[in-house]
Amino acid sequence: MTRDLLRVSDLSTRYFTQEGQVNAVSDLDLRIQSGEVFGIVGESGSGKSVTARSLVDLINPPGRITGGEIWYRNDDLAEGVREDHPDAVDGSFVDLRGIPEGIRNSLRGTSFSMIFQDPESSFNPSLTVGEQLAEAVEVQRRASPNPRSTRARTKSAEYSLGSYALSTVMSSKRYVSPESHDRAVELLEMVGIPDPAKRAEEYPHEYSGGMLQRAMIAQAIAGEPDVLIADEPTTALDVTIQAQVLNLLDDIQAETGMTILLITHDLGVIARMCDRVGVMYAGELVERGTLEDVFDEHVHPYTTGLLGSVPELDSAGGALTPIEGNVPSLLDAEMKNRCHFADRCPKAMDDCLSHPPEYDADGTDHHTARCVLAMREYNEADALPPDYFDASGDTDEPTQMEADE
Ligand SMILES: Nc1ncnc2c1ncn2[C@@H]1O[C@H](COP(=O)(O)OP(=O)(O)OP(=O)(O)O)[C@@H](O)[C@H]1O
Ligand code: NI
Repeated sequence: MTRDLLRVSDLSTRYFTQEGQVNAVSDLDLRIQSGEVFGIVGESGSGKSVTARSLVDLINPPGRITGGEIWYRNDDLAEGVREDHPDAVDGSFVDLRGIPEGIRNSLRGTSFSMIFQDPESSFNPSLTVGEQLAEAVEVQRRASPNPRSTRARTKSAEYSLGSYALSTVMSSKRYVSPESHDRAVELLEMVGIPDPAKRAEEYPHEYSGGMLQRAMIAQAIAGEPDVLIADEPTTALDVTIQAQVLNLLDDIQAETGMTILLITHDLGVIARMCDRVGVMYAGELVERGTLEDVFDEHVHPYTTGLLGSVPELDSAGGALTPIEGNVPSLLDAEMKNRCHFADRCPKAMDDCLSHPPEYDADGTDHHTARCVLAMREYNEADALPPDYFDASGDTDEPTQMEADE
């Protein structure tokens, strides 16, 4: 029996830049079940990281979440905020966008934790790894099940994870209990750092890249979060270490039952790690479902294109080779109200000139696709002429001729 842990609906995040409004994430619906590994895959610039950061409220100006709901199941939290924020509570679910920022922040480390591609960003260079892990442990220890008292611990929660507090200047010396220190060493051992007691006394720069990646995972799980969000956790690592780190995440997941949202551009990693997957394109999830739905029953020609570009799915290193054409810019002024993939799609039809909703697709009842092919067969008679998007000027990038002038 699995239950939803996160229910995201209509989530939109925009960046308001000098060049104009960037629609980084648009009307995103997502359900993540307790204890599963959910993967998000897509080309660079498709909105994967912005999605992840939106979930944990880490969007900085000029960006802003402009709409949607993020419902998170947590009985204690629901109990604690029900009275003051009745509209943000539905049974055991709490809409994270409907509660005060202070309470939301206090969930970091204990409810949500995030690991990034670049582990340096998660550590303060002037504190030992052990101290920083112990601090992350203490945040969890201090965490009260009653969010009414979270105001007091918000500040320490901000310190807890360097990953969230890059710019925060850490106070010089904080009290760390011997228990937390012991737990820090245990965590280092758990993530496979040899001689953990000694390594705990070392500074981040004394760790190799792969070791620091492990230490960052230790830091992220120190607070025993419900959801671990891993944004390209292995991209920067060489293949052997990549496999080790994925194994580690797998083991931790099996041991703790933690829910993982795994972001990657590597379909091999998805195939190896995930229960369900969402394929992202131009700020939208264009197809989602179980691995079987997406790998064997895929509907969206973009998914087909991604899969076609991977020689062997069972092995790691199935990096995407680009599909012909370019990812759209996501600038609002340049986005047309059509299927955003139509200009690259080998099956674009007249129908694709209006923007598709998420349709239910064949397969499990989790399977959806933002593509008319979920509803109808491809018919060549309805195909758009091959030069349609060039001819109509409906392109997202300058043509070669314009660029030459
Ligand atoms: N700070 C920012 N300011 C302006 N635009 C941004 C900012 N951060 C992200 N974006 C835009 O949001 C869109 C989605 O970016 P995002 O980082 O989520 O892509 P991604 O799928 O994670 O790509 P990658 O695989 O390269 O990490 C891009 O068009 C990007 O330019
Ligand atoms: Ni990214």
